[in-house]
Amino acid sequence: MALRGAFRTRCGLLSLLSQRLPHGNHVRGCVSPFLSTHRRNNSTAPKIKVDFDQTAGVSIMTLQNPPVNSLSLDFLTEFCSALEKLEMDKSCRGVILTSGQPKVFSAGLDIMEMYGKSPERCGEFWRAVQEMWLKLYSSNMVIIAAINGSSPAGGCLMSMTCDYRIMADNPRYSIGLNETQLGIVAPFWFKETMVNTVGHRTTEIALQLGQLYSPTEALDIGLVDKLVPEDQIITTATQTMTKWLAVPDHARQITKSMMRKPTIDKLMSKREPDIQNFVSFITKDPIQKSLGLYLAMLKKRKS
Ligand SMILES: CC/C=C\C/C=C\C/C=C\CCC/C=C/C(=O)SCCNC(=O)CCNC(=O)[C@H](O)C(C)(C)COP(=O)(O)OP(=O)(O)OC[C@H]1O[C@@H](n2cnc3c(N)ncnc32)[C@H](O)[C@@H]1OP(=O)(O)O
Repeated sequence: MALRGAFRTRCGLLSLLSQRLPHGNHVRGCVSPFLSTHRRNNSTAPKIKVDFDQTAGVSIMTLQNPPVNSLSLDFLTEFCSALEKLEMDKSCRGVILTSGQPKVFSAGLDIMEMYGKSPERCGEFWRAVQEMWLKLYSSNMVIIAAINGSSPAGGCLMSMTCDYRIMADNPRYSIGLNETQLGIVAPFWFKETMVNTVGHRTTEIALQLGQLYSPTEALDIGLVDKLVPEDQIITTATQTMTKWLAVPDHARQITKSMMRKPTIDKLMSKREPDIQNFVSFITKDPIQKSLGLYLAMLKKRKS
């Protein structure tokens, strides 16, 4: 992917931005002409498909928000509601998360939700992002990510909330928290989720560079746990799930909670300030311009 190359160059978008962006205050709506025609998925079709195997006690949640499973407010709302239903159904003990879109697990947060939107709408969106993270990270169920495509930023965050990550072994795919490459900053709970996954030093490097890793690199640093050929990803996830479900639920759940509770409690106690911080950051002029340029780059590389 051409974009991956761009992400990895030192003289990339960010240095370009730092040269060009004026300092400014809040923005209300700076939608550039090219974005007004930007194709959006406004379909009312379900964005999540849930296939529940009652005998195994396992659901497969397939993300189907074309074209790239971006995490829009609508998507997040539907996702949280579907996950909550499974959480409350005691017969469901495990969930496999995968994508129904070719080549992409999830493109991360929907950039259009952060671009040219009112502070109120940005706040609503961020609350939904927090909710998704809280529900996934604190789930009592075993959650396995079957990462069958690229998974940047919010897509990587979603994957990291899972208990185990299996990725398709395709060098064209990438995964990582690339926020700084967009001129934005991964908040503390994104950072802590990554620290809890790959350790402090690796996170420090990864976050500052906005590094996207190939599947092999991701396996090397422990960002994913296993690589398999793409056509074996669901069978491998199912076999892995059987192993995890062989452990008594209560013991595994208490252990999971012990590992994750400090990070969860930290966000729970700071939810409102975290929303205010996000809104004030994302609506600033230079940040909006940065997002606009990034969107233009995404669009341009297609032509
Ligand atoms: C003091 C401050 C302290 C703390 C900070 C405070 C607060 C925090 C502030 C901010 C935090 C924000 C955290 C953000 C997290 C995110 O997740 S941001 C999203 C990052 N995502 C990306 O960078 C991915 C971009 N996309 C891609 O790289 C590629 O699209 C892909 C590899 C996923 C897939 O490639 P292709 O299959 O080739 O598909 P296309 O590139 O052609 O895309 C198709 C279509 O979709 C549009 N699109 C792609 N990604 C997104 C997206 N994330 N959101 C919205 N739209 C997206 C793309 O533009 C194409 O559109 P069209 O041209 O077809 O209209």
